[in-house]
Amino acid sequence: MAVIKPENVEDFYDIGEDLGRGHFGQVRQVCERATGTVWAAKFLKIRKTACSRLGLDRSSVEREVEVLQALQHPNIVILKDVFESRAEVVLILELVSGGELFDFIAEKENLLESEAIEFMKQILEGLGFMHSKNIAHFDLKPENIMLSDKVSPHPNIKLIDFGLAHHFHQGVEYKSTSGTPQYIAPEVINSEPLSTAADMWSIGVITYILLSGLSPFQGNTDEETLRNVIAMSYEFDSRYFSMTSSMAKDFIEKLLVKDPTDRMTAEECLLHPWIKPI
Ligand SMILES: Cc1ccc2c(c1)c1c3c(c(C)cc1n2CCCN)C(=O)NC3=O
Repeated sequence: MAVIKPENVEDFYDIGEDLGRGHFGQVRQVCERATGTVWAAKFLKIRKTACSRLGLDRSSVEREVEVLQALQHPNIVILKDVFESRAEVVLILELVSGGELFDFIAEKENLLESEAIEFMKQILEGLGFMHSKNIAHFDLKPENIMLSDKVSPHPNIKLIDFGLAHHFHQGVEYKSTSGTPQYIAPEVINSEPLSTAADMWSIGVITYILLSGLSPFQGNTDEETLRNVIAMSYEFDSRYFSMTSSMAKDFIEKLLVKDPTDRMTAEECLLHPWIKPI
């Protein structure tokens, strides 16, 4: 059960600059008064009544807290504390100050496959750990893959924003149609029972973008994008993939598979020849 302190976050932290928005909440930098340590604070508005349209159900916040409390891994953001006062829950999270992975890549001329592999390895290590605990992220996308710092030649990847994450329990089906159209798996769109394999589809999309700068299924509207996902209509356009290895394309093809049970798992990805050459 999530441990939520019935205290005011401002009694312990100085609230700093706005860092942007995570899933369903504003994120700000905060400074812990007792230690001077800087953290990220995610502010979640809680629904006042069951029929209120504004804010989140408390149960969905408790789910995010429970998931984060179960996950201690170098490639997953740490949850330090949780406060609740009035109609707001505040998650105190590890500050991942290197910004989003894709901003880091956008600043470079181009990304070598060897650099892409290093990033994918860390993403897969974090995801493999989550999946080993029967937890799926369900919102994997470039905005939720961040770097611990910008200056290191080999920055550390951190997965963030577990607002849509789910902890599977034996024999209990789970369906959801939430997510971001460019990255969601066909079974999400078709409202079929979900599994950790839905994250692996997103990894296939993210790898495709990492290597080409293109989004494989993106259309002019969300509806068009969703139709492209269902139709599995993507290709390796030679104008963008002429320098990409066949191993990299094989890695992507083994993830963008319609049947979730036929997709590579995170563990299988880490053993794929593109990631772990023989
Ligand atoms: C330096 C920086 C800038 C923006 C940040 C964050 C950190 C950040 C963080 C987190 C979340 C959920 C959202 C965050 N955002 C919002 C945008 C995330 N794609 C978080 O959990 N730790 C962060 O540092």
